[in-house]
Amino acid sequence: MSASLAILGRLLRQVKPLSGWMLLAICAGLATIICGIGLMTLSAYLISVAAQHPSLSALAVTMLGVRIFGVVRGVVRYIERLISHDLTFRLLARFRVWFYRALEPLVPARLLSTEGSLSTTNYTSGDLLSRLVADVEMLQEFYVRVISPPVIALIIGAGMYFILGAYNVRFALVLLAFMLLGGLIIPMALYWMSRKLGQRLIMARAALNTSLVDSIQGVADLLIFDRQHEQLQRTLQLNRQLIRYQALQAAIDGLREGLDIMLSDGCAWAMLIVAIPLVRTGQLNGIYLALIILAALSSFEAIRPLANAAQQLGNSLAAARRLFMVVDEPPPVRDPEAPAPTLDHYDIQVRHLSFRYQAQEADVIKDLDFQVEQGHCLAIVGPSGAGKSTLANLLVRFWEYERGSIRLGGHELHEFQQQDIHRYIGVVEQHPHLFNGTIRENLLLGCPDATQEQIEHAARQAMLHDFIQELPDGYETRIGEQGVKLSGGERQRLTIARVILKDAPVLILDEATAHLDTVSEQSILEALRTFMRGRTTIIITHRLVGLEYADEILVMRAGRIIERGLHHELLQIEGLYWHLWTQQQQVLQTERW
Ligand SMILES: Nc1ncnc2c1ncn2[C@@H]1O[C@H](COP(=O)(O)OP(=O)(O)OP(=O)(O)O)[C@@H](O)[C@H]1O
Repeated sequence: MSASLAILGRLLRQVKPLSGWMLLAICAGLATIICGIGLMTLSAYLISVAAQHPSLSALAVTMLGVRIFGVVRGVVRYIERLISHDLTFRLLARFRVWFYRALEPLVPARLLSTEGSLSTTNYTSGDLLSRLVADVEMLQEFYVRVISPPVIALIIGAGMYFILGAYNVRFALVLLAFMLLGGLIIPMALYWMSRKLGQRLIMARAALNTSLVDSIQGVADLLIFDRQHEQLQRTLQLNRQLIRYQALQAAIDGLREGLDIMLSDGCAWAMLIVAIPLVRTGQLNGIYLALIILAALSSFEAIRPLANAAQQLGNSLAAARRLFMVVDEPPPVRDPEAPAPTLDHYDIQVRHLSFRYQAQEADVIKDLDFQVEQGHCLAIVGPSGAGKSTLANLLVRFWEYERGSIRLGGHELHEFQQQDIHRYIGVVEQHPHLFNGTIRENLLLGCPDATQEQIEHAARQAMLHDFIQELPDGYETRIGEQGVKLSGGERQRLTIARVILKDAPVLILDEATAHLDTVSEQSILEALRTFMRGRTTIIITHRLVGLEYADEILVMRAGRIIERGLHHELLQIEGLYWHLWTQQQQVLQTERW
């Protein structure tokens, strides 16, 4: 209960900057209902009085009142809808930006992480999409249906209690009883009924989204392994689950609407039962009979949304809980308060660095010690799982290290804001992401202000320019999601060109040429060597190609450096490097054939 109140408090705080608009929406809502009550009561009065055949002039004021209430009601309803929708869309936009901003510092360590990472929760892309779209959308119900109806109901309820009490206190008590039933007891019961359901609905929708995204992303593999039917069945099962919950929700909705009608009609009956004897005994003028009944009936317009509000409250709280869960994840890397030091040289020093992804797991990096002088090139090689990419992730501050030291230009990495590190270091990742846009847009990621000349220069260095020139749309060619319209090698060259364009003083090339054929690999390495000149470079690779030019080679196995030296030195000692190199030479011989 206290957790729900805390979430409610946080949601209300979000609306604070727009509280002026919120107040306006409440006022317009209030005016709509007052006009509704005015219209009904005056109409009832008019009909009752007209039945006594008075002169037309005696009815003129009432008729004018009916007209005014009728017109104004339409206008204020329109204004109320306009303001509340505008407010909702502003809030939704704020929520999406707020949630996305909260996601950024969690990438990639706490998001899209694998089982067993530091994170207590694992989020898949489908699940995140569901939070970002469906859960945020669910919050619109909170602002439209949960906040203003109770305020309006309270004001109308109190007002009607005093007005009807002025005629006879029994009217006021009957109305109060029905309003408490319709505005408090039934909503509480509905909240209790739909509280768990809301949570289950949201989870079921998220599971379905996750499965759909997984199916779409893996469609090629599913077809190749002929497993599309199983995946379809899994997705259908999740869909059935969602439909079951939706049906339950619909049943509760139906119950709510039925109870709504029963209550307002019941209230009218109860009022009649109280009023008729009063009219008979002359304690109430018969003209007011219909007026009182219709006033009570129309005031239910303020009570009716409360049951829906209570139902939506459960859903909104469940959605908000899921959003806050991600937002409250502690970022894996915290930026320092102090401004980042300015650098005049870019050497890297790693001292006694050890790292593990999860406290109870073994170290994947063990007591690493190395140094790369400014402008030098260090190569890190080793079998799969040796910890090479983990080291690269630590260097770009995607993960935090606690044991040992990493210094850039003489300063500990902890002293830098992450965005400064990302400014200093250009990375060709092992699995880079290409956006569903044009070649130019993807290249501009490296330097948004680059001129056409600079773009072409980078593309030439990455041996991509000629290929782009042959495309009908050249640099404006759309490459599809993840660059599907490009070959693996073209994608890799695009990511290399992107980094060249970024022009950072430090370079990390993680398997930068893995998807290229031997001839292209040699030429790109040649071009990269020119680009690397004067830059501090770390090359991470399985393929022992072009490493004769490295100033030092570290051979890693199981998180440790087991050999280090120059290419020819490592060949002489005939250790793991020599072993990997000889094996690779045999493969290269075959490739050449
Ligand atoms: N996010 C993660 N959470 C938990 N363990 C991880 C994570 N990423 C990598 N590991 C583990 O850390 C170890 C080192 O992985 P890493 O990716 O650094 O190796 P690598 O040398 O780069 O391998 P490859 O050459 O195949 O890319 C592996 O045992 C891997 O399972």
